[in-house]
Amino acid sequence: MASEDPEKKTEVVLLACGSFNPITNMHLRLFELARDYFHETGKYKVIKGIISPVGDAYKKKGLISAHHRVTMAKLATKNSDWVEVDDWESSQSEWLETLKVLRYHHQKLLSPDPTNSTQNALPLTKPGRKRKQDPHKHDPVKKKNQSPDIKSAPQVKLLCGSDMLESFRIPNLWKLEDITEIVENHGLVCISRAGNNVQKFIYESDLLWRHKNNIHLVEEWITNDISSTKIRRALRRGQSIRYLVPDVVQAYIEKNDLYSPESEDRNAGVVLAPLQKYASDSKN
Ligand SMILES: Nc1ncnc2c1ncn2[C@@H]1O[C@H](COP(=O)(O)OP(=O)(O)OP(=O)(O)O)[C@@H](O)[C@H]1O
Ligand SMILES: NC(=O)c1ccc[n+]([C@@H]2O[C@H](COP(=O)(O)O)[C@@H](O)[C@H]2O)c1
Ligand SMILES: [Zn+2]
Repeated sequence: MASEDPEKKTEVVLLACGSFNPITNMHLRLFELARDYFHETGKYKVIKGIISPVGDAYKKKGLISAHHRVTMAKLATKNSDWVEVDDWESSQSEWLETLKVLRYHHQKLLSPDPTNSTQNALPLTKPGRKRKQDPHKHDPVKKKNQSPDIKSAPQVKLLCGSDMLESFRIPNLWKLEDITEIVENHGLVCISRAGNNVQKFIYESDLLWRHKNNIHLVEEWITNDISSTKIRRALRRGQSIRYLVPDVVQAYIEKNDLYSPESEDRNAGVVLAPLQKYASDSKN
């Protein structure tokens, strides 16, 4: 079978979920670091990167409108020939679990059908493979002229920083079955970030340890702890953010006067959507 030939490369799509409030140079670097890592293994071919800004219903403090966050991400990636922005997640009226976003993008790769929705974003049975019960639609991934050294179905892997991985242990933030499906069926690529000790975190979790082959840890040697929080803070203080975000993003922020003490107060006192959802679930 083709997929067992070790000479053939597995195609990978990298999906980064987050607030991107605003997008920074470090968010863009995550993709470059992850792609280099996969290509250096000789086993994978990264075919695409997707940035999926979270919707407004996430209710994170200081989260400005998805419209602006998506626009900035699009401006930031306009010179990239492989990273793109997808606004499907942010255009949903309710907050969506990251697993559903992964499923959606995986299914979209298999059948780019505009009616594709969260309802049919069903789980996979094996990593990167189509569910057995899927209707046998035309599979656009297997292009006629596809290189013979490529394995068939691409995998959609979640690209994140180590703080996101460590957030798995925050009570009522992630469902165990979601984490399981993410690491079992999709896979994670985690870029080191100051202050996090991901290896220890994986060691201490039986679930993550079991799936450690599907959790790719990438060490960022040229450390740069840019964060959106620090960008917003600098803006509130009238300080320069030049060279921390793309020039086009800086210009857009200035033109639209996006970040202020008032914008930082958005959703103040509101419970984050996943916490709201799972805390009420656990009461039922
Ligand atoms: N400097 C960084 N190093 C590694 N990962 C990062 C870095 N900045 C952001 N990320 C990752 O990018 C993804 C999106 O993050 P997010 O939009 O929360 O950005 P952020 O800079 O962490 O913003 P905030 O400060 O508002 O939390 C997350 O997986 C996060 O871990
Ligand atoms: N249970 C879940 O699926 C879950 C929980 C918390 C955050 N998330 C996602 O992780 C990302 C976190 O972004 P921030 O670090 O900006 O809060 C967002 O895309 C959010 O939707 C997912
Ligand atoms: Zn963050």
